[in-house]
Amino acid sequence: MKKWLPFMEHFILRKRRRTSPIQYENKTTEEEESTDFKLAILCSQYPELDESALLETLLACEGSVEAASEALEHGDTFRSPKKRDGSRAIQSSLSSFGMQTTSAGLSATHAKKKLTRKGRTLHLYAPADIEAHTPCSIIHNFLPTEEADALLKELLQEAVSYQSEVFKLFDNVVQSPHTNCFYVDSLEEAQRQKTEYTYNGSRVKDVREITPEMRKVRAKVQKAVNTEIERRVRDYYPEGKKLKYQSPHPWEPNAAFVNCYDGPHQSVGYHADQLTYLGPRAVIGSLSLGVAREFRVRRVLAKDDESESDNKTSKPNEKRADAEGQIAIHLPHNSLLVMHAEMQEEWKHSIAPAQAIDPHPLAQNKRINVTYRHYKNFLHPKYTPLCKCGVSCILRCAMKKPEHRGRYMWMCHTNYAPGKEGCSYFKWAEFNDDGEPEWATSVNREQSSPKEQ
Ligand SMILES: O=C(O)CCC(=O)C(=O)O
Ligand SMILES: [Fe+2]
Repeated sequence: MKKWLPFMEHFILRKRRRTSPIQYENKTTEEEESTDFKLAILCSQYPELDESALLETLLACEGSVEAASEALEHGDTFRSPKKRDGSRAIQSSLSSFGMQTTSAGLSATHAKKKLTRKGRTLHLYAPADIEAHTPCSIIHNFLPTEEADALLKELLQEAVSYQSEVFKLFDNVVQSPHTNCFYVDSLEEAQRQKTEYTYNGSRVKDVREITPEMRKVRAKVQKAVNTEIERRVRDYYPEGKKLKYQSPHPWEPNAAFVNCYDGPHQSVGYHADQLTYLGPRAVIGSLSLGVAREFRVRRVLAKDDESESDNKTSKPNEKRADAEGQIAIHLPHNSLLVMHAEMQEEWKHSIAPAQAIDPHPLAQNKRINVTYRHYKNFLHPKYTPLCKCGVSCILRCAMKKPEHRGRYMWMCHTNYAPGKEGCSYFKWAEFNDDGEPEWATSVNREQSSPKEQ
């Protein structure tokens, strides 16, 4: 098996060789997002090379990952293959952009000013800067020290038996470059997850009951995230109103992925989290423990946004993958990052490989990350559309094509499972303004008054 990339259940990609084009309500559309994806593969294969040099090599090879990979094996990059180390990242601070940070943070108007540039990394540390310039907010020193340490110790123990994910990518079976595990509320729910839910077209084998420390911490995360959501809506969204498709109900985490990054080279590539069981405009609470690492985010541009970018000389694919540069958010031990409702549909995120790390007294080289999520009852696979393979579909949001941007779709994802072929099933997904499909009312009714036996 090749040791490759990053993607967890959520980096859901298109098939490279499609026998028939996807049908969009009798219209055909071309594939989306392939450059990001191909670049991520190359980054995982060549973590020591600079991302923009890899991108140029990919473009010089007309988008063929195999050809680019072959060229790189022979040492041919189309730009000097700089090491990806801290010295190459441009350590910008907001003051270097002439921005003023007030105690109340940067205003939303300020935030509209574009701070990042193609090929550059803007490093943000202060909570006020992070929330003004990314779809995230952060709380440093979130838990009392003893509680953070107790959770870290418990999860380091758990992580001994974590596995990396295995999935199919371009006809290869690949493995994610970090390990993880999925946790739910009870053993009964874990059993349902193993037998009823699908990730990348396969069942998840290792689903565990939430640990005692995770459960304790969850209550605090829930409270903090709901407060952060309210603040985000009030201070950053147009007219102080929630976004279209965002849930008006409280965020109630009932599932969590725990990721373990053992050493500086373990990473997760650029992706958006899968929305299938979270629904549109999902919010995620992400707690970091152990070694501090860089969380990078970058906006996904629709094709029509490109004209606004300053890449007059770039080739079209390059523009999209890297047009606005990226922002690095530093995630120290015991920090809670909230990915707000605009994140998964409009941005991508990653944990970049690091050149060096500062060992943590309890975790040594390891970083543990817990992402608390709210799985929606009405998105249980028994309610969502089935593809022609008979498997429940994946939910995705169209990001690239201006005419479809922001629309949701149900798609077959069996193609991502090793040893399986998918069916290219596609259907637009409809939600009301609160992000609920039409069957949600009856599901909610059924669950609030269960039938007598
Ligand atoms: O480790 C992190 O902070 C991010 C992990 C992540 O992106 C995920 O679990 O989807
Ligand atoms: Fe993610």
